[in-house]
Amino acid sequence: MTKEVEQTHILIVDDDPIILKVVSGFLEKKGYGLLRAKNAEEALDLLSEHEVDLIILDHYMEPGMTGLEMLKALRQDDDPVAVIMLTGADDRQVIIDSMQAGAQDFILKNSGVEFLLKLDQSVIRALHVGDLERKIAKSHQALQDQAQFLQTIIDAVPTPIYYKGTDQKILGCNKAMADFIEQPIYEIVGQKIDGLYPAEISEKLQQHDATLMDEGGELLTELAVQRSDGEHHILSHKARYRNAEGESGIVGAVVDITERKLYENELRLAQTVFETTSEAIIVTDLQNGIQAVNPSFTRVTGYSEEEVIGKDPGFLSSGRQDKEFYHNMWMQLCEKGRWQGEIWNRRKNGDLYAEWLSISAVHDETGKITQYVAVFSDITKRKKAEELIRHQANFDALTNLPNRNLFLDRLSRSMVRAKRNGTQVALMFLDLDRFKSVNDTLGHNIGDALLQETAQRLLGCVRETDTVSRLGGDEFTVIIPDIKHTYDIEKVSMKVLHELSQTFSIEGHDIFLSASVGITVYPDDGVELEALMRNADTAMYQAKEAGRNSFRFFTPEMNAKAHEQMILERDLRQAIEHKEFCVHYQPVIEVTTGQVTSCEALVRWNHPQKGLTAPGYFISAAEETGLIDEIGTQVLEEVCKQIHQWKKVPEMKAVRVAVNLSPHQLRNENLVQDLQTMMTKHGVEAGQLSLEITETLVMQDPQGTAVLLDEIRKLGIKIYLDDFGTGYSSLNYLKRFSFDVLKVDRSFIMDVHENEGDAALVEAIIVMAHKLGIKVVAEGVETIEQQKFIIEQKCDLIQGFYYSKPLSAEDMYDYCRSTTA
Ligand SMILES: Nc1nc2c(ncn2[C@@H]2O[C@H](COP(=O)(O)O[C@H]3[C@@H](O)[C@H](n4cnc5c(=O)[nH]c(N)nc54)O[C@@H]3COP(=O)(O)O)[C@@H](O)[C@H]2O)c(=O)[nH]1
Repeated sequence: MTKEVEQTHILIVDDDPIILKVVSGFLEKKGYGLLRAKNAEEALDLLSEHEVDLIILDHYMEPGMTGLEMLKALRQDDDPVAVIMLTGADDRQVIIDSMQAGAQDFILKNSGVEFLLKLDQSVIRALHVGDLERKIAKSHQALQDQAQFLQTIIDAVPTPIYYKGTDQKILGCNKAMADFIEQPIYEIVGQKIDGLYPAEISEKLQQHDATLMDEGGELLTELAVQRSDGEHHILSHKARYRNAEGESGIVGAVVDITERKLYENELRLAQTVFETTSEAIIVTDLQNGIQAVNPSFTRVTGYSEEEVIGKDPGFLSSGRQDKEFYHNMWMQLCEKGRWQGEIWNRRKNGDLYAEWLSISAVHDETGKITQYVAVFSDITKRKKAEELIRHQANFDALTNLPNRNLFLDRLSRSMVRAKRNGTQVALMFLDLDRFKSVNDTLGHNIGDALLQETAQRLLGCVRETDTVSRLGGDEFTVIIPDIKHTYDIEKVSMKVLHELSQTFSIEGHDIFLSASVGITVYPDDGVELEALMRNADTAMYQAKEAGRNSFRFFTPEMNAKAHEQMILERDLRQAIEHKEFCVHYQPVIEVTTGQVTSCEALVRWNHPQKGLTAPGYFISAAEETGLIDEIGTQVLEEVCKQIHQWKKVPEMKAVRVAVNLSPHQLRNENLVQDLQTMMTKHGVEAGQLSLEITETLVMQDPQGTAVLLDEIRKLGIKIYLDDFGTGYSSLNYLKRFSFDVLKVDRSFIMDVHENEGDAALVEAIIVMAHKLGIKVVAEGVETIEQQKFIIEQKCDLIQGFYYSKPLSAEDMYDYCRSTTA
């Protein structure tokens, strides 16, 4: 027996004690170490304590586990021990079952001595086979362990990895590959990987593999594959390998570049936007050094990228924003990571431009700020357009003064401030006296220039904190905030009046103006804006009535006067309805004969409470309300009736009657027709009726008036030019309109004795009129001196209190009778 055999241990398991004894004895003699068990349970206990090389196992044992069951249990536990199965009979099925369960040999135990000989050979064979299998199992185990180790390594790699054999079937892959392919490893193994792709990709891959197998090396391919969560972009890395037997295979790795692709796309998109956007972009580092600018930046600022890289964007600053502005900007950027607003910067060429700027902080994954991105657009044009619109909405186009809108805004703001500070605000309403005459007579261009000059003079009279506005026409306002003493307002008013009374020299014309100023004070006169406006307006009219070129403060009495105006209008309407108007006549004396050759018809109102009222009380209200048309018609009707009456009286039949025509009446389209109807109705003949119109009225529409006057003249009506000298009529017009009579205004006659200028003027007017073939009436002659002067000047006609005040029709008759007698 060899040493090796002595070391061999055999476990005999049989419930038959005789077999157990015989077999043990036989084998002991052979030098084997023996263990004995009479059933499977005993045997398993022994096995858990001893190393055994061979088990001789009775197939059939009772009670408990059979030998076959014990063998299966051993093999299930991967125990590679050699087993000889003893069977009681030549049962083929038992032999097959035993061999399939992992027995190395079997032997029939009922064959006597032959059994022992066979047992000897069977033991030797089984031990040999068992040993061999153990070695194989061992090396197989080692290989398995190695494979397991390698699998663990490649499973730890996050990149999908696989390897294929010569037949291109997958031999193995890692977990990442299984996850990527979305199949378990055992299903992937044995497949051709190309089967996982659509046909066209698969074909390409097969070609790649074939090339790789032939030529070796590595291959890198970019592919798009479809997965349950959508399309993925991959980079397929492949390389050829050779195993120990020299067979070729392919090892491959798949890199999922979907995110990288997306990122690249986003980057490309961002780059395109950066390059092509119309908005300028600046990227700065944390030290505010410029890292990048886009082409729009260059377009807006004029600076190239090379010129600005590394610089602080502050070099663009225009200086319009102060330190505090930038401090607040950075504070907000630090707190909120974002700032946006409007800012003025300077281009390379020095021009200022407005930009709408948005600055955002760029953070890394940890939230730390890494850069700043500033995006801005040039809004200069928009700003200028907005500014223009705002200017047009708030400023008067002619004078560039604040208009009504801005005036109202400034006034209400001043009132709020005054309320807060306990101060006062003065509001001045200013109207240019006789501006309309200038405008009408010298033309709108001169009128416009006059308003512009007025605006400048007004601005020169006030402080910067005061607001001069133009509400329209010749209406100006001045807001004087923070008033302490009434005297301050007086000073400004006097200054304004003084400035505006200075000669305006415009396009060769010396123009003399004056103004009427109404003043109201917040909060004394009113706390509502509308009330203040009303008050100032009322005060201004008060000033006008007081003789112009003056100022008046608003008082409650002025308010009462405004109320009176309302009542007046109401009463005038009633007066028209009740025919309360009558006509008085003022004689006009012919100088050469001393006879009454004509008279002026002057309306009077038989007021139910006030009695006989002169036109000064109501005529301007009638003009403003348009009621003058109706009153004028009643006067004309009355005058025509009177002419008809006087035609029958010898002393009166040669007396012409002149009627005042208001601007309103002159605009009546039916005027000529109405006059003709009235004349025909009352039998008024040519030469018996005259119309008096004022210079201002003529100059409003010289062209139209000339045509109209010609029409009227064709009816046999003479035209008088009233109030001559008070307006701005050009001498040229005098000739062109061929007035029949010119009436020199009372204001010139009044002072002919004290004022040489007036005397010279009256003299000149008379000479000039005569040269043009126009007769002259001197109005308002009250004294003998005036009468004498007028007669000396060879004036044709005289009208005035010196001869007679306006008289009723009866008194006029008496007057005429007495003078002709
Ligand atoms: N559209 C119409 N206007 C009319 C009509 N009637 C009058 N009027 C206008 O009213 C103005 C004032 O008229 P009245 O108060 O009647 O004054 C006239 C004369 O009384 C006054 N006058 C005449 N002589 C003297 C004088 O020596 N001294 C003095 N202090 N006043 C005098 O002058 C007025 C007439 O002036 P005029 O018209 O310029 O000739 C009046 O001026 C009209 O504008 C009417 O029916 N329609």
